[in-house]
Amino acid sequence: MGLLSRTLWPLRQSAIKTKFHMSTAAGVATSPAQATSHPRTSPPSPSPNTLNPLSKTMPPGFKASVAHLPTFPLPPTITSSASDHALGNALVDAWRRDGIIQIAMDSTQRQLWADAKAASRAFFGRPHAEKAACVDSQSYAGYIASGEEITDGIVDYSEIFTITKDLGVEDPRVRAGWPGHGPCPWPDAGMKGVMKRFEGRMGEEGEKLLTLAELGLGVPEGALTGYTRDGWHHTRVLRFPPRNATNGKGKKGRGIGSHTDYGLLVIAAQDEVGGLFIRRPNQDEKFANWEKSAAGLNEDDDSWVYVPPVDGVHTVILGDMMQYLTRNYLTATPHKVGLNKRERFAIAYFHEPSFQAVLKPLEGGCGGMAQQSADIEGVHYGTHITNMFMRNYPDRITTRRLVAENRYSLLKRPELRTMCATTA
Ligand SMILES: O=C(O)CCC(=O)C(=O)O
Ligand SMILES: [Fe+2]
Repeated sequence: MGLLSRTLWPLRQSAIKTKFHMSTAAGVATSPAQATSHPRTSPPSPSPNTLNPLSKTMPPGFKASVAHLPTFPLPPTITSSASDHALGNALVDAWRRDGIIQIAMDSTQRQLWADAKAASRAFFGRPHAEKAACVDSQSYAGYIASGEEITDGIVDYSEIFTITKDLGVEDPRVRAGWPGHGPCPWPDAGMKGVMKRFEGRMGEEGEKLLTLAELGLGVPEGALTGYTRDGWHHTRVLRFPPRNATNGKGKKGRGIGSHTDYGLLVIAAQDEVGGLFIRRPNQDEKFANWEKSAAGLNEDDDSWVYVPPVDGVHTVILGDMMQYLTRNYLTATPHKVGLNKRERFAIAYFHEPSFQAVLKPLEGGCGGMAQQSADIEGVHYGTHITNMFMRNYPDRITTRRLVAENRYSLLKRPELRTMCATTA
């Protein structure tokens, strides 16, 4: 790492001014507003379908401004070259300003997304009984029916296939009963192959983005990526029904309620239908999802930003652990999904710390950081994510078994809080 990494990182923005060229998003480049040098959001649009061409896919019944985001291409490999530093700075700036970034898919990623979307359609098109059979009593992987997931006490209409680390029953962590550790109940080998390839590539993207974030924050190499060794990465394959075809269990028009996600990064792809809303970073809005659930936060107010679908991009928002590590310099991005006139498909990949990681806030300072401050207890990611699963799926077979077998108490054990330990 060069000189820049020794910058006192909270002051980085004023210390480093580097220009970075971003491409405009495919599909919106011809919009006249795109020509402005810092297009971000347009003001709240009371009648979205008439005022702003980017808002024409916004689900009915929502009031929000519309994001108009730059798209960043990622280089094939990250070094600590000047251009990588500049890109890292630009990404950190964009997250702090917009709460979300767009990165360009290359041709392989486009193909992986097309294959994953086709596999998702095929899976969700199966009879309910076949989908419902895809559950596991030890892992939270598998099928979540529309109306099953709970966010802030209200059911979501999303229909989901969750992929967690796919561990066989012979894995020592599974044998020892670690919460959430178990096999992924795949419906068939075809979906397994497609999703594993998709997830593998997303994992590479996640590591690249964390490395760039380290450069942009001016923290030493490994300050973020050191936590993702054997990361508890997971993926949610999502289908949202059309707003007029729900099962009447939830809140009208709602796909997923307002929430922040749990780890470091959420890298997502959405089809052309539209439904995602986010909140921009706001110093007056205080939340810390690892201390108290931020689900439901300001769900019905007007300060939401609609993220229109853009062909050929992944969006990247930040999770709770990025907020915790950076002491709110980067904040987790609150988001929600509205139901649209047509069904919508999306896939969200979660780039996470190791289940065993105990995270400590990064301390900026010339010459490096004292990352493992002995006096700070830190946040155990495994406990944070287990709390989420238990809260969101209180009636799932996995939660019932976890409670019945008192597996939650294992989370206090040293071997579940020591990275790289794989046996209990
Ligand atoms: O559907 C989307 O675009 C986002 C989904 C989401 O927020 C989630 O799965 O946590
Ligand atoms: Fe989310």
